[in-house]
Amino acid sequence: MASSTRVDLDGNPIKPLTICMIGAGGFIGSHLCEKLLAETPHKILALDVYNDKIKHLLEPEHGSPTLADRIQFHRINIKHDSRLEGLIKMSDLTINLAAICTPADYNTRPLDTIYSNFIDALPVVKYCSENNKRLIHFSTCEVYGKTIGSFLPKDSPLRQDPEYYVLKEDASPCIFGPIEKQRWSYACAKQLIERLIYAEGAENGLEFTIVRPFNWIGPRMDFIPGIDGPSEGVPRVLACFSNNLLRREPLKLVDGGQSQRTFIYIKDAIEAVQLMIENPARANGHIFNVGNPNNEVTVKQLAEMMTEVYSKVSSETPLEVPTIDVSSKEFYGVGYDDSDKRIPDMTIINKQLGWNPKTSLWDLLESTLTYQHRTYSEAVKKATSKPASTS
Ligand SMILES: NC(=O)c1ccc[n+]([C@@H]2O[C@H](COP(=O)([O-])OP(=O)(O)OC[C@H]3O[C@@H](n4cnc5c(N)ncnc54)[C@H](O)[C@@H]3O)[C@@H](O)[C@H]2O)c1
Ligand SMILES: O=C(O)[C@H]1O[C@H](OP(=O)(O)OP(=O)(O)OC[C@H]2O[C@@H](n3ccc(=O)[nH]c3=O)[C@H](O)[C@@H]2O)[C@H](O)[C@@H](O)[C@@H]1O
Repeated sequence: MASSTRVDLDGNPIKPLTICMIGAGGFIGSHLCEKLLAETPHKILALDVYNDKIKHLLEPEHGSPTLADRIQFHRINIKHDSRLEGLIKMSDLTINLAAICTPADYNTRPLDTIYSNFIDALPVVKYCSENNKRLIHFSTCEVYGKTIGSFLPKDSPLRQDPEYYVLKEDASPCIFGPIEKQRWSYACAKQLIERLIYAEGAENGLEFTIVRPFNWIGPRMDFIPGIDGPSEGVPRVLACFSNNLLRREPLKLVDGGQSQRTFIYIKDAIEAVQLMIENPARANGHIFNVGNPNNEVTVKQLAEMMTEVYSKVSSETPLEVPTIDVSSKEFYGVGYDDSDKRIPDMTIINKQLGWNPKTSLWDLLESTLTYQHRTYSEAVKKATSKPASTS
């Protein structure tokens, strides 16, 4: 619980902060708000266009009135709202989470993707810099793009050498595909905003921290199509596979599911963010990978593990044919491309913040799929048992 004797990693008392959290109503924002309200005395100005995922924190009758006192929701679209600068000025720290960040949008809505991840973030950086306010900006592991190893011959032994695939904040290059592969519109916009923030730090003294999340997953991630999101929408892989499992459909493996990812439990990752918030002297000026290098799987292996875990938590027998292959063109459309492999180097975050992830992939899937089953299975059953609409 919040207490006045809380100290940072260097033993100094932590002052209560006012935090302007942009995109607080999303997946990461909702977990960050929960954690900060429960374990710190900080106040949150929560900015978003939606608040469904933080409703339970905003309504005192569902939680403690003292928690709700420390969070204030502002329904603001940062694209065009003159209140933004005032809210940043009122705060000690701004955390920017707002973004379009679902791969299905990158090649189909590249303009919206670039505007959201670069243009709309510009005023936030500018207001922080001009008003001498600290900024924690959410970038992405996608700024690394593809690994160097992916360009080597398939049978090259160098592909096994970590030098060719481990992703390091201060050493790895950013390798994107050609412009016609619009998948990279997101990564490229995020890279440019990182460079701009870094330059504001170098030239104008902006105090910043950049976070590069590596596939954070857990409850409240994205939406289940047709239940709490559009029927035709394509969320990120956790929600796609959860949706398939809930509907007893085979899980779709894009181009055979050979890409590799490291997944980290949202609750582990949020601990790293809390350390950044409360240890500015150790976090300012740094770019941090936040991921779990021990949880690497191919997407195919993820599908198999999710099928097994879901069967355990729902007591339903898996389908005889649990997965099917689909082409990326069929699934995402023209212009899709993919990161081959994503292993975060942990040296910098370890040295600066002493942080390490804890939760295994099996355990995080067990708690997440228990949540998905509890939250959605009845609604999915109802939706699928309705006769098809005749209108
Ligand atoms: N979840 C991950 O593993 C992951 C990985 C890499 C990067 N990130 C980055 O972290 C950030 C948060 O990701 P998330 O997974 O919570 O996504 P999310 O989509 O759940 O949350 C983003 C939130 O920002 C809000 N938002 C978007 N545009 C806005 C605008 N113009 N004005 C106000 N609010 C706006 C959305 O309504 C949403 O609630 C993003 O910047 C994303 O690129 C996340
Ligand atoms: O989470 C991250 O760290 C970053 O990566 C994600 O990108 P990606 O991992 O490619 O997105 P997912 O939708 O989670 O897909 C992971 C893999 O699963 C595959 N996939 C996805 C959905 C599906 O139904 N089937 C399937 O095989 C994709 O092709 C991809 O290879 C998103 O770009 C961002 O949320 C974020 O910046």
